[in-house]
Amino acid sequence: MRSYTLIAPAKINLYLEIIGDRPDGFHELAMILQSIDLADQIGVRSLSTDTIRVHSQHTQVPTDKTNLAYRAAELMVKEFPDTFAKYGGVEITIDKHIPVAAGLAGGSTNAAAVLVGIDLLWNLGLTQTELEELGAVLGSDVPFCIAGGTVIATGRGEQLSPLPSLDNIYIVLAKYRSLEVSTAWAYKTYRQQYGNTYIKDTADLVARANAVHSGAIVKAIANKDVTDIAQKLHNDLERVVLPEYPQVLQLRELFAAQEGVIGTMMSGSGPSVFALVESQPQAEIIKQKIRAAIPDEDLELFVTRTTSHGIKIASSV
Ligand SMILES: C[C@](O)(CO)[C@H](O)COP(=O)(O)OP(=O)(O)OC[C@H]1O[C@@H](n2ccc(N)nc2=O)[C@H](O)[C@@H]1O
Ligand SMILES: Nc1ncnc2c1ncn2[C@@H]1O[C@H](COP(=O)(O)OP(=O)(O)OP(=O)(O)O)[C@@H](O)[C@H]1O
Repeated sequence: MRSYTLIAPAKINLYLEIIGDRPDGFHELAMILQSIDLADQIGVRSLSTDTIRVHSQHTQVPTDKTNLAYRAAELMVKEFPDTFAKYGGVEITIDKHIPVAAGLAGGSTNAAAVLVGIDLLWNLGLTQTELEELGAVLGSDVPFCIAGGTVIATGRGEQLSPLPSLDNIYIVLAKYRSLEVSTAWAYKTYRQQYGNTYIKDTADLVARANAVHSGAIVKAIANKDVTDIAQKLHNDLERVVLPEYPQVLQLRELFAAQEGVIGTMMSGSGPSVFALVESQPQAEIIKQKIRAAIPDEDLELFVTRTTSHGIKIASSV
């Protein structure tokens, strides 16, 4: 019986603009999503019984139906009942390295890996588009996680257009282990506070006109101009998360004050904060400085870098 081990990278949002409310309760977005080499390893193998099982070494990762990876397997069973009857159930092992509930698409990338893994296990030969369509049923970030790289995402985040890839930009990433921000809360609060107009007053209008540059950051990416990219980072959800979570605001300010940081932003709905830096040695120094400023063991710090791939096969037996 075959088994696969897949690499499932996290993502950061280089850009997240909320364009408007949608009748389905979601928000119309313009985002730039970027894969990073901080990744989980996902094992998938067939079982002789007709069950789905999930294991993880990480205590914050659920192993029941609330796990997005479990739901991905359930979706494949529902979509391909005959193949399921032929091959049997699936065991999923999640070797978790991506911080949980971090705004880094941890659950989404695990679900994407399970879709790719079951496609391989069951010899389905699904196309990338078919896998992305299945991913969209599970969550807005899942389609991106399949192929990863550097992508413009529109709609609710599932309409994808690839951009030139940005490899090897060094990143320092920080997340308080025990701090979680609900994505649903962040979007709901944004809707309540900014409605469909999103402009509060003249000062707000000027701030937004200066801040929002999806075309400008795309141009910076096309030019592979890292300094320019770093200056054009943007995330509308910071407007609701930073005032509510002082620890996230503190991290943002601390990163911004470090020599060698060329840009810093919260990822997704938070609470992770990342900083783009020029080199790996600089990244290590900045990580040490943040650790010295915040000796709290609850703060997780990583040095990572951008990567151009999504789900990748590590090994098969
Ligand atoms: C914050 C981001 O991670 C940025 O990449 C994504 O926009 C969220 O992606 P996700 O976690 O896969 O989101 P989903 O599981 O689809 O939705 C979680 C919650 O966020 C809200 N949501 C999500 C995406 C979107 N375009 N508008 C929304 O309002 C939904 O109402 C839902 O209550
Ligand atoms: N495979 C999974 N890995 C981690 N958490 C999971 C998984 N499946 C479900 N969860 C649950 O989902 C919640 C959100 O965790 P996750 O790591 O997916 O958040 P996230 O990185 O903020 O996601 P996104 O950026 O897509 O909004 C957690 O509190 C956890 O209980």
